Formats: sequence, structure tokens, C-alpha cells
Amino acid sequence: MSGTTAGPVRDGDLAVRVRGLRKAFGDRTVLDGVDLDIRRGEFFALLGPSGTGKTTLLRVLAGLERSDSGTVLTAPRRTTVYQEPRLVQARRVLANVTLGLPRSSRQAGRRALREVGLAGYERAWPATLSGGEAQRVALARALVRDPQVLLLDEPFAALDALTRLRMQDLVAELCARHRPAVVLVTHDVDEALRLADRVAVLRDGAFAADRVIDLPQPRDRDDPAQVEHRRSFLSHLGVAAPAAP
Ligand SMILES: Nc1ncnc2c1ncn2[C@@H]1O[C@H](COP(=O)(O)OP(=O)(O)OP(=O)(O)O)[C@@H](O)[C@H]1O
Repeated sequence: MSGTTAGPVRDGDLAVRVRGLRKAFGDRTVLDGVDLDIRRGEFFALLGPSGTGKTTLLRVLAGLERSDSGTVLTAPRRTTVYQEPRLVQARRVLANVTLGLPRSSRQAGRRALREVGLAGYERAWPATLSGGEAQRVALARALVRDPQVLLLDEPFAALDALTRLRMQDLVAELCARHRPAVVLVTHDVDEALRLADRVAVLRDGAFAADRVIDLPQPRDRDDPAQVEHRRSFLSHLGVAAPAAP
């Protein structure tokens, strides 16, 4: 008998409320009593070793996966951006951005494309885009839906290092402007510390660390407080930080 409830979060300050979430695949328990509150407008980054259940948690929050037990409440408008842009190749860029939305959303779609730096690409075909451009289209497609909860599943992982930094800047700027609650799944501690208000490590089915990163934006990689956060999160991930020169 499952005790799961899913529905809208009632507390006006919260975008996500999770209590006692359990999820197993066969006899492998992936999430083992996860509790998580995310405030409206909060940028939450989720680190964790491979196979630890980060994507599973994101899929539960997206409503794509049922939990076995626990309570999962979220604000209703949720959108996910994945590692791959997942564009429909047979539709032009603007049609991809407004996919599934009424024709009246085309103006908002154009605006979203402008916001991600792709004004003039409305009639381009996905096959003609670079990886970074395609991922910008995926961001515009999320943006046009005005999400209260933006779920980002390693959205920069497939990009080259320079494009990744540019995309991080863009996401920081878009999130500061639109203030969705964000859940960013990443393997990159520096990316988490660059973007997030709060960083957690998921390990052995629950959070091993969950910390507010109270440092001003834009972040300074060399700020001693940030260096200390990096060392500590790497150690939670079971990786020794490189020794200081
Ligand atoms: N549909 C499924 N059926 C069976 N097992 C699954 C399913 N989805 C995920 N798993 C298993 O659950 C575990 C957690 O997977 P998940 O993708 O959530 O991990 P992750 O932390 O996102 O990993 P990574 O960092 O490598 O992307 C893995 O062992 C995976 O094999």
C-alpha cells in the first residue's frame, strides 16, 4: 500500500515540499526517506556520485516518476531541461519553442528566443544549430512556459568548456530575472557553487550535505569561503580537493 501523495504545495513561500520520499527499483532502494523544501525563487543545486538517484529525484519532482511512499508537493508549472536539447527536427526553431502551446504564444516565443540570444533564428531548422544554440532553444522552450519550478538535468554537460561557462552565465541571468525555483543536477562542484543559493549532496539515498551558499553574485572562485565550500563538497563526494599550490 503506497502512502504517496502528490499535489500542489500549499505553503506560499515554497515551490517544493518533499517528505519521506522513498523510491526503489526492484530490490535497489535509490531514495530512502528524502526530505526537501525549496523556496520560491531559490536556486538549488544537487550533487552526488553517479547512480545515486539525482535524476530519479528530478523525475519524481517533474511528475514523470511515481514515488513508492512519501509526500511530494510542488508548484504546478514545472519544466525540465535535459542534457540533450530534445528538439523536434521536423519543426523550425520557433515551432519547437512553442510546441504544444496555442498560436497566440508565438510572440512570447520570439521574446524567449531574444532572451537566450537567438533573435533571428525563428525559422532555422534544428539540424543547422550548434550544440550550444540548440541548448539555448531548449532554454527558450522552458522560459516561454513561465515555470515556477525549473528542473535542470545536467543541462551543460554535453557542451564544450567555453560554451558551458557562457550558458551558466545565461542561466544565472535568466533565473535572476524570472526567479523560478531551480533544481540543477550537476556533477560539477564549481558549476553548483557558481550558480546556486544552496547546494546539497545526495548519497546513499539521502542528503549527506545541504548548505546555503551565502556569497554574493557574481561568485569569485578564489574567495576563501568558496574554496572551503569546494573542498568540503568534494570530500562529501569522496574526492580529495587538489592541494593548494
Ligand atoms: N527505470 C529504471 N529502472 C530500473 N532502474 C533504474 C531506473 N531508473 C533509474 N534506475 C537506477 O536507479 C539508480 C539511480 O539512477 P539515477 O539516474 O537517478 O542516478 P543519477 O544520480 O542521476 O546518476 P548519474 O549521475 O549517473 O546520472 C541507478 O542505479 C539506476 O540504474
